[in-house]
Amino acid sequence: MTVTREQVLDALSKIVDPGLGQDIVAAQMAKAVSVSGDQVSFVIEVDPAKGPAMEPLRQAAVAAVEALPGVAKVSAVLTAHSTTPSAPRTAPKGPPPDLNIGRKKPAEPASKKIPGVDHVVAIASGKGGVGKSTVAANLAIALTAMGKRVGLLDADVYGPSQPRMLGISGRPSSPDGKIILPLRNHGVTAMSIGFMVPEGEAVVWRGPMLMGALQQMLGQVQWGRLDVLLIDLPPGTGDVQLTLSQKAEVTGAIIVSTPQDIALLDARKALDMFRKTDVPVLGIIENMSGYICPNCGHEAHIFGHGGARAEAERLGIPFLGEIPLDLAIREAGDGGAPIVAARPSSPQSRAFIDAAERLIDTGKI
Ligand SMILES: Nc1ncnc2c1ncn2[C@@H]1O[C@H](COP(=O)(O)OP(=O)(O)OP(=O)(O)O)[C@@H](O)[C@H]1O
Repeated sequence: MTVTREQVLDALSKIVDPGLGQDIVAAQMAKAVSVSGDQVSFVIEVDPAKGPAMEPLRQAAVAAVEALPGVAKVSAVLTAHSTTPSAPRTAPKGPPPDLNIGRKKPAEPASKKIPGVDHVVAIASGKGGVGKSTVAANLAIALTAMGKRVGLLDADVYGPSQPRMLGISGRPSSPDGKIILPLRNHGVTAMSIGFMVPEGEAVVWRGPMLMGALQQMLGQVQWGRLDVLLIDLPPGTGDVQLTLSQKAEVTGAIIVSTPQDIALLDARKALDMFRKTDVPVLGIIENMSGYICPNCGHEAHIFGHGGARAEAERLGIPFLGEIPLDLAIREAGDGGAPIVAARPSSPQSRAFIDAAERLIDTGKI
């Protein structure tokens, strides 16, 4: 016997928030209810001020749904619905986002265009740890410095690193419980799944929840007017990449790879996936391209060199540039002020700025 969404909602309507004296369905706290076979997922939007005190409510909701016939697995998370964003660590640079457009309803399901956003560019990699988030953050800041209005959506649901890289903590607010107001630092308007879950807490996402979270971030975040929205994707070629190409109008993708053959092999898979989903590849960036010794200035090609450029040439895709493996890049990114924000005139920043300029030169954004 298969459980229906209505049965799940019915079970959830028996769970009463003692603070409100209302059940969580009537109070519109139970959201994104999704049934996939014998698996059920949903989120419970709570006042973050109440924080962990709401955990028993979540457990009661899970138990109520688990008790339904035909349900094997239930996943439920608590999300915040209303807080004040924390103050950015540095003053925003670049033109502020125009937040007026969010008065409109979120995009109609038929439209894949994100309201107010001219171009969506996915930053992808075939394998993890190649520096995709570092490239995304620095490219975003470099584009901002060139006068573009830039947003960055951290869709790396398995390991969101943009809150740390952009130096943003705190939670986005949602004045009406529907739209989500993104946060902002270094001139970049940002949203991350990492803002929604406590730092350091592992989140086990099941398929439907993952899709729900991405769709929520695409449809409910009030980006304002943006020239370009960069999307920091999880590594690989999984569900998130597919959902993105199905749910949003994507201008193109940038593939980040290190020079090793193995990374390039995975990068090829990513390229292939974008091709199959009709998302144009705007270019390839080679990260950790060479290591310049801070003491003697000698350049060593620890992971090899030039592989991504050769691959780009072979496939007729723009090569956007090489980013060196450099301690300052790591320290800046991991410290909350990416190198292009922290030391904009350094040679390391130049590499990112050159890549941003080449991206603009493609004429696609
Ligand atoms: N060019 C670079 N020089 C030095 N360190 C770098 C460079 N690029 C990235 N790093 C460091 O490598 C680590 C991984 O980078 P990052 O998080 O950007 O990779 P990722 O591909 O997004 O990883 P994940 O697959 O986990 O999402 C970070 O500590 C980052 O600071």
